[in-house]
Amino acid sequence: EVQEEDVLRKLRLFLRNITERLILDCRFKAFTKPVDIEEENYLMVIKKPMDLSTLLTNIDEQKYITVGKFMADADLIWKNALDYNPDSDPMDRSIRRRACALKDVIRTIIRDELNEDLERACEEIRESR
Ligand SMILES: CC(=O)c1csc(NC(=O)C2C[NH2+]C2)n1
Repeated sequence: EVQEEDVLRKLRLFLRNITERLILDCRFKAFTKPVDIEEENYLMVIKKPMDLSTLLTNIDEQKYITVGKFMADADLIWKNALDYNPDSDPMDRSIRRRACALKDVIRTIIRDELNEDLERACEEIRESR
C-alpha cells in the first residue's frame, strides 16, 4: 500500500545516489559499462556479468526491495573483476586494485549512510511478500 511504496521509493533514491557517485568516481571507470563481450571468452569465465549502469537500470526497474539484494549484484562487479583478472600483468593488477577499492567504498558508504529504520522497513516488506 502507500506506506510500502514510500519505503521502496526511499530505498531507490538511496541506492541511485550511491550508484551515481560510484559512476562519477574515475577510479571505477572500467566498471561503469558491461564488459565488451568481444573480450576474449569473457562470458566463458564470468557467469553473471554486472556493471554500474546495469545496477542503475535495475534500480529504476524496481528490481531491489532490500539493500541486501542490491549489495549482491554490486558485489558481482568487483568479484567478477577479480576472477577475470588473476594474472600478474600490470593491467590485471590495476583492475584488481580498483575492484578492491570498489568493494571497500560500497561497504563504507552503506555502513555510514544506510538508515537502519529504512533497512528494517524494507526487510519487513520482503518478509510480507
Ligand atoms: C571490468 C573488468 O573486469 C575488465 C575490463 S578489461 C579487463 N581485463 C583486461 O582487459 C585484460 C587484462 N588481462 C585481461 N577486465
